[in-house]
Amino acid sequence: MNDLVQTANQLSLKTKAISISNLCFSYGKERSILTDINLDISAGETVGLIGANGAGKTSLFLTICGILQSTYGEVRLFDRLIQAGQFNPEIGLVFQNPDDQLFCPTVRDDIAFGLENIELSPEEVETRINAALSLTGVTHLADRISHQLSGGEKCMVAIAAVLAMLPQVVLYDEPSANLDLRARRRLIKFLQASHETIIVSSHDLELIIEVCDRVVLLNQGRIIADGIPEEIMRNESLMEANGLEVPHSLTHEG
Ligand SMILES: Nc1ncnc2c1ncn2[C@@H]1O[C@H](COP(=O)(O)OP(=O)(O)OP(=O)(O)O)[C@@H](O)[C@H]1O
Repeated sequence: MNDLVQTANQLSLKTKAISISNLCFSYGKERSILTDINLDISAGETVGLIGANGAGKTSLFLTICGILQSTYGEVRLFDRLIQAGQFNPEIGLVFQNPDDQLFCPTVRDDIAFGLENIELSPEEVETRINAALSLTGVTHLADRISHQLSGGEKCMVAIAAVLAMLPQVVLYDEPSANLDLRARRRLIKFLQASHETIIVSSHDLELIIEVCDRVVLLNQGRIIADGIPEEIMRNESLMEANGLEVPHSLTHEG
């Protein structure tokens, strides 16, 4: 068993990984983007975050990991208060667009970037890079130029760069956007086999059904529903009222 898997396994399912209380957020003095969000996620849970365009999924992710400062309320990670601007190694965010995350000359450099910033020894950096490449199935891409990779390859490299930091919680922002069917299937299998606490934001509701054991539905910055994915997504009136459709696999024809 490698270090990445071991770290995740050390956590008990009962531990509260994320605890969000009365969270509100707005960009500047404009309208509220997130309103009174209360959400507890246990270690080891795999949670889907769904909602129409502009519902606030990315803003919630950026607030959870401390990139954005909440205007009210708090986020705790393993009972430690998250403060915006501080480095929070327990949590990793896989950005919606891998190009926002991959900016070094080679894949190996991109994965090394965060590791070198926390001043690990060169040997430890090398070990972590190789473990992350192997876990995400992209060892063969190690010496490629990051910006020349295909969308699916970039996606897995971006995940490798995050996992190399050994986060206990990983936020995936629309990870299947721009993937072809084979790359999407590979991603689903990878997420199913993951051992971290995971939140996956996606418009790909079939992916959420396959990967997540819980789903949170957001509309205009408020949590509208929180429960078992099939039960929530099969509810046609709930889905339609929140700008979504029942996924095909849950319709009578599906
Ligand atoms: N930097 C910003 N400044 C001002 N408003 C913003 C900014 N970023 C996002 N918004 C607004 O915040 C709201 C929520 O956006 P957000 O990207 O969090 O939603 P989302 O659910 O992730 O959407 P999508 O599914 O389209 O990615 C939207 O109305 C958006 O226009």
